[in-house]
Amino acid sequence: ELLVVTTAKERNDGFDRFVSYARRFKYNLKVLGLDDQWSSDLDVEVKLEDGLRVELYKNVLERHKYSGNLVVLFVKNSDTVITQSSDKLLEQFVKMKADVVFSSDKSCLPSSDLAEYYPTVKVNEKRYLSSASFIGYASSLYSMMSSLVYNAKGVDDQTYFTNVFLNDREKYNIVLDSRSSIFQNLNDDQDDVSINFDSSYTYLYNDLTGTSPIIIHGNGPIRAGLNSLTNYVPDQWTISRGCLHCLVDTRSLDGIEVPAYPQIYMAIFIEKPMYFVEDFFLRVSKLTYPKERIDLYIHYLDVMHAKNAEKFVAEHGNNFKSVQVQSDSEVATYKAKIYAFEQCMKMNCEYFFSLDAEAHIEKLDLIEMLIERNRSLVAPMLVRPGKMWANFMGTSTTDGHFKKSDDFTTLVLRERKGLWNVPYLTSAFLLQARHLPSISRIEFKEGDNIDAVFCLEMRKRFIFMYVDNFEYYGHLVNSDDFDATANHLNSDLYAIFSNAYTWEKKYVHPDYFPLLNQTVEDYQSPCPDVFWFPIVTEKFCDELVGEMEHFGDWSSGKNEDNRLETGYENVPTVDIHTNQIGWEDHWLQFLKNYIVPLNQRAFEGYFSEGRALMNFVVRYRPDEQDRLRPHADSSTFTVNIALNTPGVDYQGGGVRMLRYECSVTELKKGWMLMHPGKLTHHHEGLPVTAGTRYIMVSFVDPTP
Ligand SMILES: O=C(O)CCC(=O)C(=O)O
Ligand SMILES: [Fe+2]
Repeated sequence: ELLVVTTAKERNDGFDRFVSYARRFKYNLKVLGLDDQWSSDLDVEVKLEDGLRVELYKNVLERHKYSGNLVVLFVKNSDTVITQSSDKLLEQFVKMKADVVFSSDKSCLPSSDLAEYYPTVKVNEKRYLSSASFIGYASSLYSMMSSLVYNAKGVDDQTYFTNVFLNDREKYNIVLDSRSSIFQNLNDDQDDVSINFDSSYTYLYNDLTGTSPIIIHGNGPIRAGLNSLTNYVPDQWTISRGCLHCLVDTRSLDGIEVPAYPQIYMAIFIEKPMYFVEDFFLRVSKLTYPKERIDLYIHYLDVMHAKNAEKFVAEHGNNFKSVQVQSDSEVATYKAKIYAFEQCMKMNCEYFFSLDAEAHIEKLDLIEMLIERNRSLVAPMLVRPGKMWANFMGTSTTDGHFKKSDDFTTLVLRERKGLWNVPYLTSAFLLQARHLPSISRIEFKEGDNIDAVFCLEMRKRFIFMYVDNFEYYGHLVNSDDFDATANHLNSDLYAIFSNAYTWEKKYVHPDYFPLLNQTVEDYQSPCPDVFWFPIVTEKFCDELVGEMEHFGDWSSGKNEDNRLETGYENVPTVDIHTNQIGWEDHWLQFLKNYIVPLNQRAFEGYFSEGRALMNFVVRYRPDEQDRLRPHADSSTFTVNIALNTPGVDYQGGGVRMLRYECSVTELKKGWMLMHPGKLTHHHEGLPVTAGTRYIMVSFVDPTP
């Protein structure tokens, strides 16, 4: 018969984990410190000093001192887990032929001065006693703890039991579990153990001693190491069955009417100048969670994002239960999170949903899913597309720094799916509001790394932070190279290198992609050897025109042009070159990635280098330059993108191919004409009779 005794000051996720494992393996459990009724009301606060622990232990034993066969196991709970059945545990205990067995450690505590008094051990065995966990017959433990020599009052349990062991180990038949047959302390030993995967079982293995320890303890700095272990052990995640712990203790929203949906406080933080904030908000607006159940808070640091927030509130604010927008000048960044926590509590929220503007949510029912996970804190895994950069870190080292855990890549690639207990996460998370009274007491200081301090405080409080990678939820935008000094109107245009994925979603025409699976016969061709492709979105057109007008330095349309090496332009237009707005490399990247593949399909046998020296936006209007006389371009082929709409934005316009007597006048915004630059394709720009016409032209693979 086995009784497990543990002490607890308060209920937290570590304690709950301990209890749930103990239950799973059907242990008989007694919790001291809390009310004896640990399963019902756990909110009792009991002061529990270390010295008192021994007293409490003794009181329990007093009741069982005559139960001859009763074996009692003492453990600390929040950073301990039981990983095998009580039968296994008893079997190991009996094998050791001792009355009391203590866990062992590599370091000698409370003082290394005591080291020489310990019996020696074999290589790979641990020599010193750890009071973290021990097991023994009730009667033996009772007499051991009754020995008056070591007065328990005021002495911590490590000192107390060390003294007992060093002086009276023979008298009480005490041994140390030096080979970790039962107990594994992770402090100092983390590198000795590994996780073993049998297809449907996952367990801990000590590589030095060849044992599979049953009670695992990881306190202090190694706490995060224990948490990562319990992502797998015991059978938490297995090769054949996946994430098993993910399936328990969940919550379902099925059958709940919208008015009864949990109330959410959603706090959006834009704490630096960022790319794609408009798209971020667009994605927020599409989330399916009923907005009448969301109190919305938006905080931004840089004034450039005021207009993003205002636009979102103007368009969607009314759908939310309430809306509040604050800038850094009202509440400083380092105070904004606490402010939001407090507001959440005031409004009786059930959940706090924190969302940074770098987190682009693509899974529309994300909030519902996170609620159903039913964890204290859970974040959707978000990754910078194509990069090994995610919104979490795998594990922390003993010196408290974070590193990518061994499984980081596996998790990022979603080769293993589940809920992963991690020491550090950012960008987006759902937090159960029951934790807010404690969390809102965190004091951030100016200059703090808010995420780092927040996660540290969560770890201290034993509030587990889970990253969820069951599904693809969205991605992270990278604003590291954002140049806030550049005076761009539409900075996103410049993010093609840092955020290729987000850029493509925003700017590349959705009908472009099927073209890559088609051949020249399928392509639209309004004139001989002139091809016509959907290439960019209307957003692209508007923003590029906007950026050019914002820059404003249009050329004169005269032959003299000091932007060119020769200083002379044969067929001048009123235009602005991409290099004048610092966007040439970006355009060339677009040319290479998206246009060259089409050229290869349209003009079989020609392989473009994707080179271009002349890339510019042309402006035609009746009172300025209204047309372009017949000419050839200095290109192998030319691309010509319509940036606005004939009949709406202007009258007239279009291109005419003289040799074929063929005109294209029904231009489509976002569509591109592609044609050879010379010889056969002598061409002209037709007069614009009203309004303004904009086109983006590029002379590809230049010829003299
Ligand atoms: O107006 C047009 O679409 C023709 C423009 C053109 O041919 C050029 O800029 O070289
Ligand atoms: Fe031309």
